[in-house]
Order: sequence, then C-alpha cells, then structure tokens
Amino acid sequence: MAAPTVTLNNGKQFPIVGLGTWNSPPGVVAQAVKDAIDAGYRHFDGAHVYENEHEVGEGINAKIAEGVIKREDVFVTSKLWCTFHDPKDVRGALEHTLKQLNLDYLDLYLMHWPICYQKSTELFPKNEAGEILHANFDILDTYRAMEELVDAGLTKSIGISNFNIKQVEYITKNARIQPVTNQVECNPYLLNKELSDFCKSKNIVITAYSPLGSPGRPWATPDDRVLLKEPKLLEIAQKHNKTPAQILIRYQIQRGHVVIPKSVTKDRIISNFDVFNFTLSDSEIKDLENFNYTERICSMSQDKHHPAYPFNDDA
Ligand SMILES: NC(=O)C1=CN([C@@H]2O[C@H](COP(=O)(O)OP(=O)(O)OC[C@H]3O[C@@H](n4cnc5c(N)ncnc54)[C@H](OP(=O)(O)O)[C@@H]3O)[C@@H](O)[C@H]2O)C=CC1
Ligand SMILES: O=C1CO[C@H](CO)[C@@H](O)[C@@H]1O
Repeated sequence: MAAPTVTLNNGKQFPIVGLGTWNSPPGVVAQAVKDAIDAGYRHFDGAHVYENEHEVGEGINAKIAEGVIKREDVFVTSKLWCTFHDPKDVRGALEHTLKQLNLDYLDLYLMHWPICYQKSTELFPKNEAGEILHANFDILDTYRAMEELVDAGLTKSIGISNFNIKQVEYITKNARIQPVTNQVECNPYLLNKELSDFCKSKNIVITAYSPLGSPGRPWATPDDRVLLKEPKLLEIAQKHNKTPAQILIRYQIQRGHVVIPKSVTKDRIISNFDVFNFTLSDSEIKDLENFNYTERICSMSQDKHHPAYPFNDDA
C-alpha cells in the first residue's frame, strides 16, 4: 500500500505515519528501518541527539541499493541539536548529519528545541556544578540560517519542534520560508489543542511525537500511569479488533496530525502502520480525550530558566 501523505505548505508530500528512532539502539535500528520500508513506511524521524543516524542511513541506503525504493521515495527528517544554534554552526551541523546518514539531502530539518546550549562536543554541556551551559541565540537568527540550507539544496523543507504558540508566531511573522511542521508531544495525556489549532490556522502541520506515551523512555518509573494500558483504550481497541497502539496512532491521524511511533520490533512496526482501514467515532475520540491525566514526557525541565523555554506558561 502506498504511504498516505498530507500536502505541506510548500507543496511537498509528507507521509502521515513515520518511524520514530529515539532510543532505537545501534545494532538494531538499521534492521528496524528496513523492516519499516518493507511494511510500507516512507518517513523516518531522526535527530543528531539520538546518536544513531549512521545506522538509520544504513537501513535506508540498503533498501535503495536493493532497488526496493529510490531516494526520492522516502522522507527523511533530522533535527538541529541545541549546541548548534549559533547561525554560523547550523550548516556544519546539517552537513555532519548528512555524512552520518550517507545522504545528499534531507527532506526536513527541524530546530529541535527553541532553547540552546553552548557549542560543545557534549550533547548536554555542563559546568562543574552539573548545570547546563546555556547560550542565548535568538530563534529567528538560527531559523534564518536554516532557511539558507533550503537555498543551498541541503534540505527540501525546514520546521520547528517544541515551539509554543508565541514562538511559532514569531517565526511565521518573520520567516522568508515558512516552517512546514511543528513537531510536539501529543497523545491523550497531552492534547495540545490550542497549539494544534493555532498551527493549523498558519498551515503548519503538527507532527505528534510520543504518540504511544513513550513507554520505553529512560526515565519512566513504575509509578507512572501507562497510556497503553488505559482500560477505556483497551475497550475501544477490542471493539475495533485493533491494538491499543493502533487506536492511539489513528487518533492522531483523525486530528489531522502526522504521527511518528517508534518501534524496533518487527510485528509492532508492521501493525503500527496498519491504521488506514478503520475510523474512530466522535464519542470514542471524546473518551480518549477524557483520561483526566496530564503528563509531559519531554519536559526538558533542566532548561526551565532559559529565556526560550517553551513550557513555562503550561498549567
Ligand atoms: N522532537 C522531539 O523533541 C521528540 C521527538 N520524538 C520522536 O518521536 C518518536 C516517537 O516518540 P517516542 O518517545 O519514541 O515514543 P512512542 O510513544 O512512539 O513509544 C515508543 C515505545 O512504545 C513501544 N511500542 C511501539 N509500538 C508498540 C505497540 N504496538 N505496542 C506496544 N508498545 C509499542 C516501543 O517499544 P519497542 O521499540 O521495543 O517495540 C517503545 O518503547 C521518537 O522515536 C522520536 O523520533 C520523541 C520525543 C521528543
Ligand atoms: O527528541 C528528544 C528525545 O530525547 C531528548 C533527550 O535525550 C530530548 O531532548 C528530545 O526532545
């Protein structure tokens, strides 16, 4: 089955379901990418900070070499990490990612966070007291350096991630090249309605990350509520003869979002893509949105004093 897409504000096609790759270990992720391509995925979400881009590229290139896909058939996303916000470091960061992926261009490059750190070989540079070494580049200056990457043909599109409404507005009002997406956490524990509506009004697609509640995140504790085990979700899944994960992925699609579930498990990779043959009713969606529990998985709380920290207005 051809991968269903949405049309971005620059006319490019963005496959609605992509494979997430955070916490996909080296030694495993190349096979996951290959399994995903065989299952019909044409969209891969990566980042410098995931430290596995070399293998993500290996998986993609293996399938190109086999003749299963051509480069132009897949949509490859990466993200500018917080240590490279200085406009003069932006191009080098993308070139490094392309080298890791062994690709000539990206389809989409996102500013991973509006917050930024001092340039470093460490991903999270810290002082001796263990505090993050923040930097203070204006997100618009960093974004303008990303616009030049489109001009240079190094990426087809650019976008943002973890930006709040004010930050999205600041970029859209001043950008020469509009961001195509804002990639943000979204699942029934974090609905992000206002942000989603605002982005829609600006013709910016929401890409929903941690759609399954990120059960494998490194800091999950036994006391955390587990989205995939919510009784109402299990009931809806049973009714449709679908898995709870398929219901959560379908929920994002019906909100008009693009969605990037991560898995390195072949049968999950396959079933997470089998979400285009059923529809949730309005009342089922209401039930999913009524779990009465709010959780932010990626809060980056160590950065809450940075002037561009996006979640200080959150309840
Ligand atoms: N822009 C940003 O700041 C962020 C972006 N992201 C992106 O979004 C992607 C997805 O989010 P992520 O936080 O990884 O979490 P997800 O919500 O996608 O959950 C992934 C976890 O769910 C498990 N899983 C996958 N499919 C199923 C299934 N069918 N049934 C049961 N369990 C399942 C996976 O296990 P297993 O792999 O073992 O099968 C893994 O432990 C990331 O991988 C990354 O690409 C994520 C966080 C922040
Ligand atoms: O994409 C992400 C996953 O992990 C990172 C932390 O290690 C987050 O900062 C980030 O948003």
